[in-house]
Amino acid sequence: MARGVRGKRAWLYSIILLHYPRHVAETVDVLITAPVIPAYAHPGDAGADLHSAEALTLAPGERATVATGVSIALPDGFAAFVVPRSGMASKHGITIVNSPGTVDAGYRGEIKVTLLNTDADAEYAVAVGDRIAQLIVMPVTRARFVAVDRLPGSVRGDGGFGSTGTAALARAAHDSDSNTSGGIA
Ligand SMILES: O=c1ccn([C@H]2C[C@H](O)[C@@H](COP(=O)(O)OP(=O)(O)OP(=O)(O)O)O2)c(=O)[nH]1
Repeated sequence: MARGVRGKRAWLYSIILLHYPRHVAETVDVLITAPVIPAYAHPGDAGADLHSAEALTLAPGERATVATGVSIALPDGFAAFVVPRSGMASKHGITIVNSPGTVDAGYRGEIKVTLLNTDADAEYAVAVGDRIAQLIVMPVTRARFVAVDRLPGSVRGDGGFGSTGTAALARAAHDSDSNTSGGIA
């Protein structure tokens, strides 16, 4: 009986997997030397975890540039970005000062992570092997900057830095909903 249920469930999953719309991104070979090879924790994860190669303690408000022992050779046309781990940020206030840190394709040195403890009271201890950041490998376009006298117009124009406010758009959407949802008497 239980086997029948398991069989049905496996059959259902295979149907879902076959039909679930997915885009399988191409992988890229990145040459690496490292004590611990960065790994993606789950299928579909964008970032591979970087581990600390050293032990240290960050006092409240303190920052430190932390060794990972990882060096890579990216193909031309790619860059890697060192970004914080959300759990460390939300639970302990640990972030990366220069996030996202940019690793250039031509860089062969050790990737380091400049951690900052933003917590006002608690220190944060890092042990060797702890996952301290993640590395996102991405294709990057190299721009050809074309100097012009004047830029073409756009809907946004030069509005920026909070020009749309925080609540105004939601309020406008709500007002327009109320105006149209009155129904016909
Ligand atoms: O979080 C980071 C950011 C950068 N790097 C390495 C890889 C990168 O290729 C190199 C230089 O980084 P960046 O160009 O951001 O630093 P810079 O201060 O502009 O230095 P440089 O004058 O060497 O370009 O440092 C890291 O290891 N971790």
